[in-house]
Amino acid sequence: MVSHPNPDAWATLIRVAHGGRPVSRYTTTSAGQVAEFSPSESARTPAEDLRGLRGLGVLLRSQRALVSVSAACSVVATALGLIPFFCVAKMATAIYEEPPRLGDVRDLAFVAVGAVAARYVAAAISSMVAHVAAFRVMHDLRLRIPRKLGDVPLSFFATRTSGELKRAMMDDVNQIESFLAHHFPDAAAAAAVPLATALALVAVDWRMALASIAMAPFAFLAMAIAMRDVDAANKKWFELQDRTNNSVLEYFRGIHVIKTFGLTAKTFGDLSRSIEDGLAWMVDFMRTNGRGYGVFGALLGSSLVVLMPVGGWLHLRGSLSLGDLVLFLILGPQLLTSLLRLVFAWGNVQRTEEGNARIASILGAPDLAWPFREARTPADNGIAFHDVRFRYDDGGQEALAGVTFEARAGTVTALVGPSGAGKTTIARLVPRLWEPGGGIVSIGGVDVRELPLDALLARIAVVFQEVFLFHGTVRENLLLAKPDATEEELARACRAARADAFIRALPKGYDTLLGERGARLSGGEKQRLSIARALLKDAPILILDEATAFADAENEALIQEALAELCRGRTVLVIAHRLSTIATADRIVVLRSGRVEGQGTHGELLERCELYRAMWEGHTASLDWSLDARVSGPVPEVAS
Ligand SMILES: Nc1ncnc2c1ncn2[C@@H]1O[C@H](COP(=O)(O)OP(=O)(O)OP(=O)(O)O)[C@@H](O)[C@H]1O
Repeated sequence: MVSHPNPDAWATLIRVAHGGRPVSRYTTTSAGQVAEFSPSESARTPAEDLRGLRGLGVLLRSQRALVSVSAACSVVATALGLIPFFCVAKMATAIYEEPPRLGDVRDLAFVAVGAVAARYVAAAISSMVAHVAAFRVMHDLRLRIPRKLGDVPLSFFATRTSGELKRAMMDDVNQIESFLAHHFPDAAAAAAVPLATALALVAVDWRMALASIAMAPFAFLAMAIAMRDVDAANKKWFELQDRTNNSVLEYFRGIHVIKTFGLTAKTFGDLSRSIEDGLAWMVDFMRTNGRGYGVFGALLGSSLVVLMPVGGWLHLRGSLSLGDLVLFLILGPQLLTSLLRLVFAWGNVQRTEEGNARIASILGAPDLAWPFREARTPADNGIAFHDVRFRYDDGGQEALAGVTFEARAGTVTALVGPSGAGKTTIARLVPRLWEPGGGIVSIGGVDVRELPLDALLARIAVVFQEVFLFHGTVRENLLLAKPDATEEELARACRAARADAFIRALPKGYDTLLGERGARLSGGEKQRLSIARALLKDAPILILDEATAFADAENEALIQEALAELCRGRTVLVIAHRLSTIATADRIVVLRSGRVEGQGTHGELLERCELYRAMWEGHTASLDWSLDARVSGPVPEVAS
């Protein structure tokens, strides 16, 4: 059986971030570290198909009224824009008549000026209304996407890079906004006006109307040739965009490594390659498709080449009045120019389709399954794994190969074993960050899949080894765990976590900014802050990635005190990296290659588990070694 695969704790953090609250600021995250799970929003927005033109319709639906007003104003504005051409044509014939009808010319001039003014008013209303609709759609999507990312299983992220997701969330949504605000009114007018103009011209003289569009078939043939491979080219372009996005993110994430190795953006692997490939694509595209577009535009703009001789000939034969000839010479070219706008509008619709499809694939992804109809209530907060199997990749090696153990309620259970034994994987299956491929993970006798996700996550606090702090104040970072916590509760949690003193010593205390552009905390301080967050959440189950491995002695002592406080009265599952800290655990589960090698107390395991005995001997030997190193006198000076 295949389990859900992959990646980092990105989604965990998003899940934590929105935790039933507006997603306004804590949504863009990088690799994750601390997660105190909060109940997620219970109302799920149903996923809809946003692909193709239909998808655009769905996006516009919520703003139907505004969009209709905008489209109508745009059509009116474009139609008003044609009136001056009519007026000029009529003025020309009025001037050349004997005697000239100067009164008519003046009236027509007034009508033309009035039409131009009315056109700008209608266009301004159309644009303003379209912008409001576009911003509303953008706002809605920017909230729905991160919310959705918090609801999908982590396996969702296995097949998508963070660059791709960033692109959907930012670029694709921007593109939809830009389409609605700028191109949609144009598209509506571009579709309506050529039709109206064509009908008007046919009513005046069908022969000249045909002459007006005589160049269109040649123009569209040129366009069809230019568009031959455009789908493949577009696909390649979007792939290049994803690659560049990913590389830029990688570049920023690994900037310290890049600097220490003296790399630059130009020499940093795929970043420079993807940018150069993008340039090459553009040159190639312009060479192969650009010419076709040029010919298309030129042909559409050259209808006078047909109109002049045909019109002149008909006029000389006496079957076309001078007034109608002038009208066609002025309005005929407008017909094809507005067709050109229609083509551009169609191109814009197509461009949004790609992005819409990407957004649809996110919004349409299945949420974490909840396969049982009725929620059951766990008897207590004990955790049990029964013959649990799990693999990250289809066909890959099993990370857990039939793991069975129990972490009784209110006790401390430690997971130990060599690197890659499956300890972290076990910790990830409890809050359903991944789903097992076989077996059952249960809490209080209830399969975790039978618990609504909100209820499950409300029971669990996780402290990862690496701590992630969001850009925000200390207080905001703490309140993630419990948004309605009082000042007293905050201070109490921080005191218990041995964090209160250092927080108060920060320039603005609890209001000091943290994160990328805020104050820098030491590893130990971050740890204690994350413990305070977990304390604030006050969840009965605690999953702890033992966190003191890299702390200095003073910090380690403080962290141990804070942890002792945190563990009190809870069911604790601790991933132990150093055996000395877990020798007193109620139960120790020894893992090797995804299998349980032994379980029991420290004393029992020393007696009967060979792997544990070997690990313990290794551990005590390393202590002796460091002690020896310290007592064996000063280090001899190295001769220079
Ligand atoms: N996101 C992932 N994608 C694919 N494979 C993974 C992933 N995370 C872990 N693995 C693999 O699963 C196996 C178990 O890893 P796990 O992290 O659970 O081990 P661990 O005992 O916690 O190791 P350590 O003590 O080094 O953290 C390893 O073979 C590891 O390479």
